[in-house]
Amino acid sequence: MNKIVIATKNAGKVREFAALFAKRGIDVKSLLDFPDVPDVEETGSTFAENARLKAEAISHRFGCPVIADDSGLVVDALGGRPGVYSARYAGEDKNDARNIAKLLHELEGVPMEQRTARFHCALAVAIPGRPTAVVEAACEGYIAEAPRGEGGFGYDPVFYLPEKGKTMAELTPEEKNEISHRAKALAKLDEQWDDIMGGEGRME
Ligand SMILES: O=P(O)(O)OP(=O)(O)OP(=O)(O)OC[C@H]1O[C@@H](n2cnc3c(O)ncnc32)[C@H](O)[C@@H]1O
Ligand SMILES: [Mg+2]
Repeated sequence: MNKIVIATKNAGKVREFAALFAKRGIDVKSLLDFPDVPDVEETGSTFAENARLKAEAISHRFGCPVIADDSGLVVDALGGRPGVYSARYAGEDKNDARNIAKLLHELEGVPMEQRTARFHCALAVAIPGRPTAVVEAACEGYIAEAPRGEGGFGYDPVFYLPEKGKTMAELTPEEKNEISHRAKALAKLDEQWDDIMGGEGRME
């Protein structure tokens, strides 16, 4: 089976990529399989820059094609925050529950129609000796007033999808993978896959 390395230690992302790539007949390895690899510093000011930094650093280290995901939550009433700082919004330990608590606190008193937000995902594909490709996609919704649901990860319990009448965390994994920012970005990669890989996508 073909394999691809995803430059992430986020178990939620790994789970979603494993399911999304399984459909494509590709087996996923992540940095959870290589715990000694240190985190790549996310010094960029955009999702695209950070995805590129992570993909190129890990591709350089491993000498093989690597995909990286930089994603986050963009909240209009907060001027776009937490944005690229989503993982560490409430502190360096990247705690989902504390990130959600801080978000709800900052949005206290903001009426529902002004709680518009989107999940954003940038995916970078770095291949030794080739230019890095970056694609981006978003998923629109609202920040709920209280968390609901057990699925997904990160901010999913407070990300409300009006067309579903549910938060992202109330969807099944299959439903999330039909509409998420990550799934949409991966669909864009699919369209460019042959060009990006240039015949080097087949890894053993
Ligand atoms: O950098 P890597 O190792 O990939 O892992 P990370 O958790 O630090 O990932 P990011 O830097 O891309 O930060 C993304 C944060 O945005 C949030 N996020 C991204 N995608 C999400 C999703 O599908 N559902 C809920 N929250 C999400 C979540 O809190 C993540 O911690
Ligand atoms: Mg990160």
